[in-house]
Amino acid sequence: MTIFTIDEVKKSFTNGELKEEILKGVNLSLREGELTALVGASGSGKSTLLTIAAGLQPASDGKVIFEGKNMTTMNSEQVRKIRASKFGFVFQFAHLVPFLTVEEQLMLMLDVSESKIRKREQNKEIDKILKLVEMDHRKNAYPSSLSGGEKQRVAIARAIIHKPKVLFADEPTASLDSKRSKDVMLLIRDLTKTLNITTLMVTHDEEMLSFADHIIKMSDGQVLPSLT
Ligand SMILES: Nc1ncnc2c1ncn2[C@@H]1O[C@H](COP(=O)(O)OP(=O)(O)OP(=O)(O)O)[C@@H](O)[C@H]1O
Repeated sequence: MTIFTIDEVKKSFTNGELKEEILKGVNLSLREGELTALVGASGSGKSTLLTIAAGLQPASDGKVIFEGKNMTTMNSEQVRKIRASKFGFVFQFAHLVPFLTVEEQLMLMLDVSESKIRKREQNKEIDKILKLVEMDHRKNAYPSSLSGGEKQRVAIARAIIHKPKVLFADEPTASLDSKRSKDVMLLIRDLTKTLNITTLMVTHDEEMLSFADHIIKMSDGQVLPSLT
């Protein structure tokens, strides 16, 4: 089932006198429980598209339809609510809070996302997610004592603790070596399937494409005809 549609999305930026069109009418749709990889040369517009889809910046034109509703006509509070409750984010670096333990990072996310999980069930839920990402044995650890791959596992746990519908991942393996990158990709793919999340991932790394259900290639602000 399609839960996300990007319809003729355009984005322009004005640099001085010059108006640059970064996205030139992009169309794509994402299906529930599938991992879509967005690839393309540097500057082709991948991150811009991801941030527009995630409601982090507005499109100049076109529609972003999530669960049948057009996010481009919503006010910023409506978009914020969707972002907090329905979307999860993973970036190149884990961006963990240095003075919080692994468990506390997830607790904070439950607060920020205004999760409906009842207080007394939150600890159980955190244990369950930490088990899924194989970090349950480190729940009292601080980020400084974790490896890069472990930090990214915690960042992934944090991105899904509030049960988002969509996971946006911008270069999630770019700071990891090849072995850890594959482990993190396996994890993202497994979570996409087992939790029925819809994942949109930007990557530069060709090796990571074998984990995707679909590959979308961007060039100069446009989506090229489908590769898979
Ligand atoms: N806020 C902004 N103001 C002006 N130009 C911008 C802005 N954001 C992005 N751009 C420009 O839009 C183009 C596309 O950027 P974007 O980050 O989407 O590309 P990308 O495909 O993700 O690149 P990379 O793989 O290098 O991260 C770039 O030329 C960038 O400089």
